[in-house]
Amino acid sequence: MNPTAPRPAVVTDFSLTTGLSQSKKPLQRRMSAMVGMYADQEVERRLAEDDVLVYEFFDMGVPESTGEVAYGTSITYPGKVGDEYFMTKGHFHSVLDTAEIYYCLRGRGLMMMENPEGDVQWEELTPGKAVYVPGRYAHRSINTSPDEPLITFFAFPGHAGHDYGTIESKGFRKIVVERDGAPAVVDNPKWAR
Ligand SMILES: O=P(O)(O)OC[C@H]1O[C@](O)(CO)[C@@H](O)[C@@H]1O
Ligand SMILES: [Fe+2]
Repeated sequence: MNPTAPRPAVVTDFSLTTGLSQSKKPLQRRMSAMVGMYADQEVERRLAEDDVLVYEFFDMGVPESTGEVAYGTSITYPGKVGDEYFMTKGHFHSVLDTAEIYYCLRGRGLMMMENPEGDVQWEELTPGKAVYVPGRYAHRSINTSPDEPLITFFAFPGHAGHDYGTIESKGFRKIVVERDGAPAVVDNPKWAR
């Protein structure tokens, strides 16, 4: 690509109430794409048969290269697998030391983060709150509302890439479950060293 050639601005849209975009097609992840991610595999298998929509997100289509800013909206629907709240798959960035910013537009949830050295952090997501996920930290959005979607706007370096392998094989060290009607962060019984 000739760097001095004119480039069109990227213009997209999304709704603050649904997170959906009119101008882009969403990428959807249904329960069948989440098999093995939740602690209760029996309930997970049953929900995968109905292939419930767990989350969807919009990639606004900027080039995946250095200097670009990839951005979009992500909508995680309310629901639970047993007592574990619906969540995104979660990932490290392939270029590990690249950060990401999430801004909560609607709903209630948690951003779960952990680095390869085992430091674990989580932050509450509520409308108006921005969570900056530092480089080296895997991240996963979790919807803890009983009835509202969790909608975030996100942005990260275009060259970051997604590494799902580690999370698919090991999981996160902590999971978020409902205990006495409230979200609780507990050790992941399936976490593999
Ligand atoms: O990539 P996952 O873990 O399936 O989660 C999807 C979310 O993460 C992102 O990849 C951004 O990190 C978004 O595209 C989307 O919000
Ligand atoms: Fe990311």
